[in-house]
Amino acid sequence: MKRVKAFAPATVANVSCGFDILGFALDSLGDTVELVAKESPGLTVKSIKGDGGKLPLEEDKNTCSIAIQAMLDAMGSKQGFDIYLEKGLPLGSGMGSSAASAVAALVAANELLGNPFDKKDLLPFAIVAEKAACGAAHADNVAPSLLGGFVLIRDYFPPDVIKLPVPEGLCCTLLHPHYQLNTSDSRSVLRERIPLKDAITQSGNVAGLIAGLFQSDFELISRSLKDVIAEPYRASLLPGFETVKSAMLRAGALGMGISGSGPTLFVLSKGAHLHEKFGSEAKKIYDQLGLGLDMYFSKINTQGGGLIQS
Ligand SMILES: Nc1ncnc2c1ncn2[C@@H]1O[C@H](COP(=O)(O)OP(=O)(O)OP(=O)(O)O)[C@@H](O)[C@H]1O
Ligand SMILES: N[C@@H](CCO)C(=O)O
Repeated sequence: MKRVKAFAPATVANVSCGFDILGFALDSLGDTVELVAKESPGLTVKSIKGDGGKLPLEEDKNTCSIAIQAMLDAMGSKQGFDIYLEKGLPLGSGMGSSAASAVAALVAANELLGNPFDKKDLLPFAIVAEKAACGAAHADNVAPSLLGGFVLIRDYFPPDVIKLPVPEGLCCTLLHPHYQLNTSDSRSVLRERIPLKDAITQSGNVAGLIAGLFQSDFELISRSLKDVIAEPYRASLLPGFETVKSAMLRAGALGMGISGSGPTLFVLSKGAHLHEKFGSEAKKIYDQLGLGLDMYFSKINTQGGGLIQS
């Protein structure tokens, strides 16, 4: 019986100024999917571990099977698979949980089908799954989870994605306060129309961030980590946001923003040495708010989803 296992990493979407068009991948945290090729057609989600029983096993609701089905439809294939999913990410946390499942499933299915697709060409299938999970066909989690590193989504129709360089020493601390926020709820507070002055500010910052990544210019990266489109509206959904942000910047962060649609916050720094300081400062604030906190430290994962050799 043919079987393979694949891993896909957690991701930070938006990266402050890049709403829906920028994201990066994290090390170690992520989802694992094992696929077994069946003799008969049909996708069956056999088991899910690590989700506390919250995720759907139905093949038209789980992002693993939705993504694989989109891929099989594109090929005109009736190949069947049994799917075993291990969630390594908290749900609704803003770390790209639904995306990691879809990407790991696609990488595994592509391998079992004899690699009919280049890795980049799996992206449209992952986007179909993301739309099903959170109502929006955004690619800023699935693209970095698939390709690794920082990824720019220049256009969606069709997807045009560009891998950006990762400056040596750029590190990320994730602060995950213990409450859940769904992407659809976080999107519902956003404005439909953006004033011209905000569009100009945001474009300047996206361009500055990308130039900073190309030039390994940490000062420029820091100046550009500003968001006038989503953060001002989403901050009200995140207890303690402004206090934590001020504390992180005082502690030496290059910048702090909402990871995806939250509630996890990402803190970028030059080097790993500030990680513990960020954690202890944030913990004091969340303790006062009566909220638990998990912290993760990660380099930028430049590989993206891949097979696990067993
Ligand atoms: N394998 C999966 N199949 C179906 N739904 C999933 C799967 N994994 C996660 N989800 C669900 O997808 C929904 C969308 O996730 P949501 O986008 O809110 O959070 P996230 O993926 O952690 O982060 P982000 O804000 O970065 O997208 C959540 O309700 C989550 O429980
Ligand atoms: N760009 C999306 C990411 C969700 O993870 C949003 O901010 O709604």
